[in-house]
Amino acid sequence: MVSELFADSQWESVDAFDFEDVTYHRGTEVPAVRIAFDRPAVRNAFRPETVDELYRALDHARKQADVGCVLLTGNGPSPEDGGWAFCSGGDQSIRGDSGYEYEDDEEPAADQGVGRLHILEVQRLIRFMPKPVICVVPGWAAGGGHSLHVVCDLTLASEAHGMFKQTDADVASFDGGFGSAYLAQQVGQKKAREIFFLGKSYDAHAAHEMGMVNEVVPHDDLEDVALDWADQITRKSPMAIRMLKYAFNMADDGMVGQQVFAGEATRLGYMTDEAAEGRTAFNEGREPNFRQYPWHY
Ligand SMILES: CC(C)(COP(=O)(O)OP(=O)(O)OC[C@H]1O[C@@H](n2cnc3c(N)ncnc32)[C@H](O)[C@@H]1OP(=O)(O)O)[C@@H](O)C(=O)NCCC(=O)NCCSC(=O)CCC(=O)c1ccccc1C(=O)O
Repeated sequence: MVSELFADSQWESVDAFDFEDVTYHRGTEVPAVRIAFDRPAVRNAFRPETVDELYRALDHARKQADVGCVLLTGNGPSPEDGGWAFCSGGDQSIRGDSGYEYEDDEEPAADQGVGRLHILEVQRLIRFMPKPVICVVPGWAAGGGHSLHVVCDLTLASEAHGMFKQTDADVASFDGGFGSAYLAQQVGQKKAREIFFLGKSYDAHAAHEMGMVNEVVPHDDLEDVALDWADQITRKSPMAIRMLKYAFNMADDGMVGQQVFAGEATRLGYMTDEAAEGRTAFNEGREPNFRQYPWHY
């Protein structure tokens, strides 16, 4: 069993990978993928190997031109105590002095002796990928798991088990990027500071009321609703959804946000006759005739 909420008939495994810490499926009917943390016994805490696998799955999903939406979730419940989690952040049991440490036999040669904090690379991948990522929260979103939910485009939470808690300051960690600053855009400065400074636990309804969760749904319906959202999104114009995501990002992402948005504008420009004229004229060794194109207003 992948997860108690997983609907076998809706998904097929993506077999290109041999993952241990995440599962990766592609929709049979809906052009979406489901990527899930698969360490339920530790509330889906991530170790460096988990982050590597998550990055590879997300990057693969990013590059599938026939996939328009990513569901990011956590498998469960825990075989130990039945608890549910999306993700509880960095695995504290393997945290070293300079970051999270690989098991000896899993460590890439180039990383020997150096702890990793590369969940931030995953955050950037979610932020910049040209399709929506929906965080599907069946249980705890804590620490770095809370930050992941914040950076996703949408969050859907289980009414019975969805819980939110920012524990970073309890374990002397701090996400000073999207996990805090972007959270403040969602819930306001006072609330974001409360979430980090007090480290309180919030249920799904409280998280919804403060604006960091889009919808709260019955636990058993969670993945069906998520897939339905993916279905709705992927029926819309890929170009419009991509440009909207980058437009929403741009105001907060500075020059990089402008670069990402402008890159997509350039792609659209390349698709025009006007751009083809520039290329063709160069290749034919003649002056381009741009006078035939209007100055749109
Ligand atoms: C999530 C909890 C609130 C759930 O509580 P509860 O339901 O009572 O379950 P427990 O009994 O506590 O846990 C069950 C079982 O799981 C183990 N476990 C849970 N979380 C972790 C974890 N993070 N690491 C290792 N193990 C974990 C727990 O020990 C139990 O095992 P037993 O063997 O049964 O005892 C609660 O579990 C909790 O608070 N968990 C810890 C949350 C936490 O502090 N996470 C780390 C925050 S720091 C972080 O994530 C850094 C990430 C990062 O890399 C980063 C770096 C720089 C900038 C940004 C980031 C970023 O945040 O992204």
